[in-house]
Amino acid sequence: MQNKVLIIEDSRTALNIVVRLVEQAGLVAVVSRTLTEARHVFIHSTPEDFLCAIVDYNLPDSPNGEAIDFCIQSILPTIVVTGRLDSETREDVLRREVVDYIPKENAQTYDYLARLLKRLEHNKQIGVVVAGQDRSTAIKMSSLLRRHNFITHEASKAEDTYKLVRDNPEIRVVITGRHFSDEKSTSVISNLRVDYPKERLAIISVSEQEAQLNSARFIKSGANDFLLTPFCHEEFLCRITQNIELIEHVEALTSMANSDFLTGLFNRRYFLNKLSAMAARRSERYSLAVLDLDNFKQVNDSYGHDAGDIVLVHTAAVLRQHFADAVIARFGGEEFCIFMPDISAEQALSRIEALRALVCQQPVKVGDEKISVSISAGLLTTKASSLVNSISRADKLLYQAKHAGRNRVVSDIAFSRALDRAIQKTA
Ligand SMILES: Nc1nc2c(ncn2[C@@H]2O[C@H](COP(=O)(O)OP(=O)(O)OP(=O)(O)O)[C@@H](O)[C@H]2O)c(=O)[nH]1
Repeated sequence: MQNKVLIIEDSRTALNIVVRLVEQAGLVAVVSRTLTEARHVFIHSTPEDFLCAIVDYNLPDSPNGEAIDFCIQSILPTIVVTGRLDSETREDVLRREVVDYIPKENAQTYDYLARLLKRLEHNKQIGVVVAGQDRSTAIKMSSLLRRHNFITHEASKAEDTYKLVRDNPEIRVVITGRHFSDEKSTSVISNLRVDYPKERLAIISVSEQEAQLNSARFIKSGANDFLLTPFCHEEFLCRITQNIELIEHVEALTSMANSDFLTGLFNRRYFLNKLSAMAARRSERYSLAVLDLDNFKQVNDSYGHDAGDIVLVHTAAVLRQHFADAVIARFGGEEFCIFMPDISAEQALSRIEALRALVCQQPVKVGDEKISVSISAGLLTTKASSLVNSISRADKLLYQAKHAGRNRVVSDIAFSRALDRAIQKTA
């Protein structure tokens, strides 16, 4: 597991800050104060355990970045921190294959280092396609991306680009050049846009400094951003990161808007949006159950609201585990809804009945207490005219279950069977 960070730093203050940042990122700091010490530590470690190295440019036994060379030769993604702010040092650092260069200037730069560490870990799950670039640009871009742990792909044809994006859902960025062998880059951008909106896939188009006008054309064709060549390596990676962070923010907001904060299940609004069209299709067959924890107020009153929350979270986990093939939502309070597509009435009834039995047989452990709970359910196995009507009919069945004494399932299965018999007769 890549969870270690090799830190080579002789300043006590800087070392304390960096170690704290590494630990806050959930990683393990392996500390050396000199290059000699680092060589010794590294030889006695497993190289695959290291996510990266954070190295001071100027050390007592390596005053001119020799420790950087050691880390790069050891195939460690290397972040350089330095107190030297002159452009000569910056250029000397950046001509090496480092991940990034961070001046020890102020708190902001350390904040940048913290974000960089998180990104290095996170980037391992993000794919980037370098498409339609000339050979040397493609090699340079892929090498920079790999240093930042991205999963890299290359394509010289438009067709290959579409296929890569289609087949690899982890791809979040396509960098398009103007060297596609089969299509113009503006068509590649607009074709990708048909299936992938800007908040799902970032397209960064590359054009030459002298053809700056192209940048506007690319943006109008659907690109998120552009980059002029020749580019400096810092700008390239900053643009990639910025675009990915934007997509991630939108994803986080969408997920928050669609889910219930306590259980992480879908909320009612998203459930209705997601399923209404599907439920309306004539050919679609489904069953729908509305479930409610029995006498839940008593759980809150006897054990406290926090314990009640634990019971709700536990119930959601049980639903997830037993209905992985269904769509589940928390409708509010202690009420849940399960949409089971493509299932027979008999199967739906036996699964909901099994769930009911399981819930009342397994008390929920909360601290030292074991809280007994039960659920009532209304199960609709015949389709109503709309999803909202199905929910309302299942709700009425749930009401009957509560009135009949709770801890039971009431379904329309008798009606469903009669309907099947009538259909068979007329067939
Ligand atoms: N802990 C906790 N309680 C909640 C939450 N949302 C709603 N409740 C509580 O759920 C309880 C629901 O009570 P009632 O509607 O009377 O239903 P009940 O006690 O389950 O009775 P029946 O449904 O008739 O079996 C109320 O006490 C609410 O305060 C929540 O997010 N967390």
